[in-house]
Amino acid sequence: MLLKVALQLASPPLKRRVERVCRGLDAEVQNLPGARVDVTTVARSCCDILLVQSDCIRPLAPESIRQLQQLPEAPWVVVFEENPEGAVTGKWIAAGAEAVLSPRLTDEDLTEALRSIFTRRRAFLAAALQQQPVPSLADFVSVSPAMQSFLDLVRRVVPSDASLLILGETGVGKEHLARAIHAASPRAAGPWVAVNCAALPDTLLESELFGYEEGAFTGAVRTHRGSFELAHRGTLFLDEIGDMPLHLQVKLLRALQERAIRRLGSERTISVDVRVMAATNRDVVADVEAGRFRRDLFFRLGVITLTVPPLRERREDIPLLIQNFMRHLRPRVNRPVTGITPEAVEALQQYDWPGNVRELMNVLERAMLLCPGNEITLHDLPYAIRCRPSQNPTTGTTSPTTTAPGSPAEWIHRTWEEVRRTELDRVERAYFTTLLHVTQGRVSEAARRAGITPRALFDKMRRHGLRKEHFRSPGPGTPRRRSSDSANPGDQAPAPGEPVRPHHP
Ligand SMILES: Nc1ncnc2c1ncn2[C@@H]1O[C@H](COP(=O)(O)OP(=O)(O)OP(=O)(O)O)[C@@H](O)[C@H]1O
Repeated sequence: MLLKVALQLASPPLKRRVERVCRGLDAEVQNLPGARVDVTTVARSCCDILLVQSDCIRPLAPESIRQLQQLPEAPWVVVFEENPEGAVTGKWIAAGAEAVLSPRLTDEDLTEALRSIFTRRRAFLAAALQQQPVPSLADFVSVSPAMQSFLDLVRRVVPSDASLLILGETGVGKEHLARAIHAASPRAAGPWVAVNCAALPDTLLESELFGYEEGAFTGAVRTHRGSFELAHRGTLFLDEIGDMPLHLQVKLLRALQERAIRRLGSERTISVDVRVMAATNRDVVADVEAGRFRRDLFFRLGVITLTVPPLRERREDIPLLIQNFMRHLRPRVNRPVTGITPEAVEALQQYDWPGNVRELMNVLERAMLLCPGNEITLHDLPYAIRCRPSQNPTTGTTSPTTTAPGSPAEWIHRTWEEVRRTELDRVERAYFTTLLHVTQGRVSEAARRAGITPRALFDKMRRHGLRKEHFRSPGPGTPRRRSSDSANPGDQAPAPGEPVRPHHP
């Protein structure tokens, strides 16, 4: 397994030595610019291990290491410390560093130390991969007619090589479905590469998709293969395709038609054999009509369009999904929760699930963790589900509750944990809505002001259903809101706007 190692070493001789040893140990090395650890730069490097000289990380070491550990790759930090005597080493280890090494180690000792760290990291990554169950079509358990006919169509497209456009509300399982189709398809032995078109700034998205040659632009210090190349003989999943800027849509269409790409800064054409699956929760037909999405690309991508039904349109599947999810969640939760009362199932069936399957899984995981016995009861469900206006499933009519969810008057009906979570959510949403509003949707600027990484901000935006384009227009600029956008329908932000994610697995 190729390890990505980032170096932030101030001393040139040490840098050269470490670089040589790392390459000898089959690691890809990236030298990070700047004299100090900058979480954004480390986040962009997507490294597995950061090798850093102590001078580059002081004085905020514990905080910096904690921030790094929150990155999706959760890179390990190895510190080169001039005087690694007991107390100093202890301080770094307590701050979360994986190891502390002396820069004066001989080449032989340095190689042995790094070999041991790299071996452990590889074992860690392999174990993490094994723990992640590969999504399967069997996960889509269903008795509802809507889902049955949908799954019939899905089974027919599995063996084909046709592009797929997967539509549906947030959290219905579009990416899960795409991965399950890839896993069942003749390309299963090939790579699965996922790119989130909304989570990267335009320029980065282009280089992420098509790669670049050394020197193509400032900072392109080495040739980089793009996602199309990485997905050769496999599947490329383009999530949030509706957010792709128009000029990249043109390039994507060309790549799909010619089955070939050109890296940025290169005239050479590289043939790629890739099945493309794209997904979006936007109304892409409306986007085509409005000129925000190219019609030709829509037809090219949507050779087959799959629209995953929202959970509220297949309530009869909920009991089956509950059983399935509880079985999957049990090892993770590590609690002997084996059942759920009929009243709790009924409440879960009546709820509207704006966050769809993702929200159902979160509610179940939380209930499994918090329930005192071995059975989930109505009491273990969030207030919004337990005490929502009771709805007649046949007429859809509701009877109102006496206290508004989220008001102090109804706090007394909820546990401290519930109030804390929903109120924090509310404040977080209002805060980021306001920041995006004042920065007119400029994510890097908003992230800078918030003191977090752009990736962390994208995670928050996704969680709260905020989209950068809703904040782009100046003037009145109140972003539009979609009813399906919030995972917590009772938690509405009192903010100027209340609307509605990259990774390689
Ligand atoms: N049928 C299923 N069985 C098990 N887990 C599922 C299923 N459907 C979705 N999930 C899980 O629910 C979560 C949300 O699914 P996914 O990310 O595929 O949704 P999505 O529609 O792509 O969401 P978004 O539009 O917000 O990107 C993931 O953790 C996924 O693994």
